[in-house]
Amino acid sequence: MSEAIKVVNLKKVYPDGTKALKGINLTIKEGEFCGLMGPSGSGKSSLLHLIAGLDRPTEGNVWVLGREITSMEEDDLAEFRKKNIAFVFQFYYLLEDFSVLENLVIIGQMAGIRDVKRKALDILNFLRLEDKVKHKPSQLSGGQMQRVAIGRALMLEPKILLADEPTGNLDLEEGMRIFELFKHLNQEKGITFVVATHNTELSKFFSRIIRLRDGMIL
Ligand SMILES: Nc1ncnc2c1ncn2[C@@H]1O[C@H](COP(=O)(O)OP(=O)(O)OP(=O)(O)O)[C@@H](O)[C@H]1O
Repeated sequence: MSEAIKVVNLKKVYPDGTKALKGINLTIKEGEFCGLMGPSGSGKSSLLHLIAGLDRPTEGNVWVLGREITSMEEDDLAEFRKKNIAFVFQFYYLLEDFSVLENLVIIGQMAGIRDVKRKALDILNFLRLEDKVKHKPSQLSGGQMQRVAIGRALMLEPKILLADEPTGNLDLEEGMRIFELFKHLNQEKGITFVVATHNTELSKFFSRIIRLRDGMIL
């Protein structure tokens, strides 16, 4: 299996002097289902943001699917991210004035993909949201909103899906459903996952757990 993500000597010091990451070395192979665990403030979000190219490191390098992303120009990075990396957050960031279906369609239209409505409906069927396509986000449960957010992420057929506390606002049962969905996507579509969570009850899903403490891997 080839490398999906490689991180070498990654350091992040925020402008206020906080040393969030103190030299991380890490390799994740394609198709892995990795958990990123550690106490609050250990650097999970910082690491995920750097792997996603949403932030720049102070030092060190990140390769995603063989491309070094920390030296990429902003436009190239945005294009690369769009093609390869999806990010799911704790908060769902849905477009409140649009229906569930439109939330997915708009993502596809912005990326210029063809047959966008068909594709959005296929994904919503897959997520078992077929009876919610006309609903607005405010009419959904937390778990359903997170599934819509995941649906938006899937519109661009990512090879890597990074998720930062995706079940942080859900109860355990809903959280389990999200993790079952991730596992299914991992196995059926071969998407590589890195998921930060505090929830030890969900850790059984992971094929590998990366533990962070105080900006370092244990
Ligand atoms: N923008 C920022 N400016 C300054 N310090 C920051 C910033 N973002 C994060 N930090 C600090 O960096 C450290 C790591 O934070 P990070 O959010 O990566 O940890 P985390 O493990 O994801 O925590 P949590 O589980 O609470 O989300 C913490 O000390 C945090 O306060």
